[in-house]
Amino acid sequence: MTTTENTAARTPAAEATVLECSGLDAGYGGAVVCRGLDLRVRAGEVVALIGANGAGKSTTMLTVAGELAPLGGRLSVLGSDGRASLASRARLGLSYVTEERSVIMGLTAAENLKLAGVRADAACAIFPELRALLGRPAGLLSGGEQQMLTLARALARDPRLLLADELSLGLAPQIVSRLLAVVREAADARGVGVLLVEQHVRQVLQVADRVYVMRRGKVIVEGTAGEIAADLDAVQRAYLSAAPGDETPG
Ligand SMILES: Nc1ncnc2c1ncn2[C@@H]1O[C@H](COP(=O)(O)OP(=O)(O)OP(=O)(O)O)[C@@H](O)[C@H]1O
Repeated sequence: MTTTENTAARTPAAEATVLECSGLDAGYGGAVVCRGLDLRVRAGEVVALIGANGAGKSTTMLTVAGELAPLGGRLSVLGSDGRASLASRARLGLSYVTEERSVIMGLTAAENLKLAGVRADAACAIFPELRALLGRPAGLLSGGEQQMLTLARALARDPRLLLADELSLGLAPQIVSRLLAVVREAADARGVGVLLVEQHVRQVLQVADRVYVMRRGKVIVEGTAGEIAADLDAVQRAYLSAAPGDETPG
């Protein structure tokens, strides 16, 4: 684990970089919230972004996704520069999933997949649990089932880069593990590069290769998941359990 920017990744250097930013500033309406971010995700790598509430994780994800324009520095997503829109990044192979249940509740699971141009078989190959639920309105699925549908829909499109922002917010630990295991499998079997924001730190450390810890809009610690896990109590005390109001970016 290191507080500098030179942590060696576990993945071979030869693997393609699907996301890279250096000195990236991000924020809203010209006001910088995240400053000088250096991040990298390679194909087949699962990278976790963790930090206390308000540390800047979602702002970072929105910027990488193309929903917020970068305010400075350099950003490359699947070879496109930081000005490309979410739609054009999606065409290059970006999938972005969030904690919001993005399914249409009045349509069945099958109809939700069809609307997205995803074959039900492809989605069920990722989550076999969905097979029995295809005819059910998405609004009648549990929260965990809705997120399985969301994740299956995203992964069935064969993305090269998956951004997942608190996919498992509010879900039971067993479902969190199931969702994270599928994310890991997508990285291993299909070479998807993954950047994950996750509050379930212990669980995410079991599937991640590397971790960036954010505080007050900056990456202040980075390391392999093993390094962070070995020092987790200290990391949690120092960076993940800030007192309310302590996370105002500075
Ligand atoms: N639309 C916005 N306009 C202005 N400031 C915002 C906006 N959204 C978030 N912020 C501010 O940016 C900072 C970082 O917020 P962000 O949501 O990125 O943090 P986070 O680490 O994702 O937190 P959480 O874990 O609570 O979701 C916070 O101070 C927040 O108040």
